[in-house]
Amino acid sequence: MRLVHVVAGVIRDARGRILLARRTEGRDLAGLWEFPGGKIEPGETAEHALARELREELGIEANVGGLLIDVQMPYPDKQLRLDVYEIRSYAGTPSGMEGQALAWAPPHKLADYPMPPADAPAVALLMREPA
Ligand SMILES: Nc1nc2c([nH]c(=O)n2[C@H]2C[C@H](O)[C@@H](COP(=O)(O)OP(=O)(O)OP(=O)(O)O)O2)c(=O)[nH]1
Repeated sequence: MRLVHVVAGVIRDARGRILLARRTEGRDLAGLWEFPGGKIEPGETAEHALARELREELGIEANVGGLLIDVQMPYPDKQLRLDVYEIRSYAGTPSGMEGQALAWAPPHKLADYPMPPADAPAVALLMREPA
């Protein structure tokens, strides 16, 4: 099955809340919340791809930090590899450039947001952070 390599970012505000974006209708996993990001294009590094996706989706210039976790998971149509990076800092105010809803979730409330199965390990890590 085809391998799809996706990068996503943990973006925090000054209060430590984490930014989630809601997948829009007509895409797979529509309605679920995700860490903003997307697929790596041929020839891109993971960091470059993530900065590009965050520019396109949120209108911010992100400084991509370290890898939080990488997960591989079979989906019905593909084998997904999801690499979740910390975003060290960013310029601009995130907005849903593609009409997607955004939410700032305190780490201990991440479980309230339905997310794709590949996100579960990252969510478990983030929820362990002290409030
Ligand atoms: N950005 C992001 N994608 C995630 C997360 N968790 C997760 O399973 N995914 C999946 C959903 C999609 O199958 C894939 C990301 O693809 P995408 O958002 O770039 O592509 P898409 O669905 O718009 O495009 P397409 O497959 O319809 O061409 O990764 C996450 O936390 N963030």
